[in-house]
Amino acid sequence: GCWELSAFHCSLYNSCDCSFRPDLDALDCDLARNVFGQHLAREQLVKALKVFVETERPSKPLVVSFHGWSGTGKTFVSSLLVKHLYKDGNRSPYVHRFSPILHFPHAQNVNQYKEDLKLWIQGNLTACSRSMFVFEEMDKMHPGLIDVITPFLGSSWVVFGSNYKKAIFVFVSNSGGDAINNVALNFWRDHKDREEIQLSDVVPSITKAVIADQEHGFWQSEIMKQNLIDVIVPFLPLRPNHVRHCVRSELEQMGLASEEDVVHSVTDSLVYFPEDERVFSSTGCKTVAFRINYYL
Ligand SMILES: Nc1ncnc2c1ncn2[C@@H]1O[C@H](COP(=O)(O)OP(=O)(O)OP(=O)(O)O)[C@@H](O)[C@H]1O
Repeated sequence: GCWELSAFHCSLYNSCDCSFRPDLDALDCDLARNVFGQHLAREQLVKALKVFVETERPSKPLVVSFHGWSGTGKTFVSSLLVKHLYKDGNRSPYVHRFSPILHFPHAQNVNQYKEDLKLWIQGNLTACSRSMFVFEEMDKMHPGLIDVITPFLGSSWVVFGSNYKKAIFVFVSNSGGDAINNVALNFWRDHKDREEIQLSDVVPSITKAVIADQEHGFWQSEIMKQNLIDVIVPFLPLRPNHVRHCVRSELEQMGLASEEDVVHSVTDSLVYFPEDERVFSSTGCKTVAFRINYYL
C-alpha cells in the first residue's frame, strides 16, 4: 500500500497513488515473450505508457482503444497491463472492468446506467487518481451511455482539481477487425513481413469502422468527435504459427510441454480464413485451451 506519510497525505488531498507501481520494462518483456504476433500493440502500449507514467502532471488521462478480431489477445494484454502497473495486479481494487452485458444489460435503463456510471467513475477517481477503467465489448454498449464519462477524459474538467488526469481508460472492441484483417491479408499476399505493418496502415480504417457502426458505444460519441482517444491499438489476426505458440504455452502451463502431436492436432482443428488460403485463425487463440482437452 501507500507509505505511511503519503497515506496521511492522500486522505487529506485525495492524491494518493494507491498501489500504482508501473514496471514498464517487465511489461515490455512480458508482451514480447508471451503475446504472439502483436508487434503494434506492444510498441504502442509501451511507448504511450512510458510517456504517461513519466509525466508528473499529465494534461489529460491516458485513453487507449483496443481493436481486433476475436481471440487475438485484447483481454489478455489488458490483464498484462494491470499486472505490471499495479502492485496487486488483477486483484487491485483500483482497476475496474465494465462489460455491457453484465453491467448495462437493459436498453430501457440507460438513463440510470448513465447516472450510476458517472458517480462510480467520480467516486473511484476521488478514492484513487491512479485508477484504471477497462470497458469491454464497446461494440455492444448502448450508444449514448459512454458520453457521460467524456468530461473525465479531456483536459478541461475542473470539478475535482487535476486528480482525474492520472487515470487510465481502456476501451476494447472487435470494431475495425475486418479492416485490420484485410490489411494483414494484403501484406501476406504481397509476401511482406507482418512486422512491416505500421500504425498508419490500419488506424484510418479502424476509425472509419467505429464511426460507421451504429451499434457501437462510440456511435456519434463526443469521445470520437473531440478526439479523446490517445492511442488506437490494433490487434492483428493470428497465423497458424501463432496458434501453435499458444498451444505450446498452454501445455507448458499444464506441465505437458512435450506433447508435440497435441500441438499439431489442436492447431489443425481450428478454422482458418480465407477458406481457400487458410491464412489466419478465425478465432485467434481463443478456443485453444478448451480444445487441448480433446487431444490429450
Ligand atoms: N496474441 C496472443 N498471444 C498469446 N496468447 C493469446 C493471444 N491471443 C489470444 N491468446 C490466448 O487466447 C486467450 C483468449 O484471448 P483474449 O481473451 O485475449 O482474446 P480477445 O482478443 O479479448 O477476444 P474477444 O474479442 O473475443 O474478447 C487468451 O487468454 C490467451 O491465452
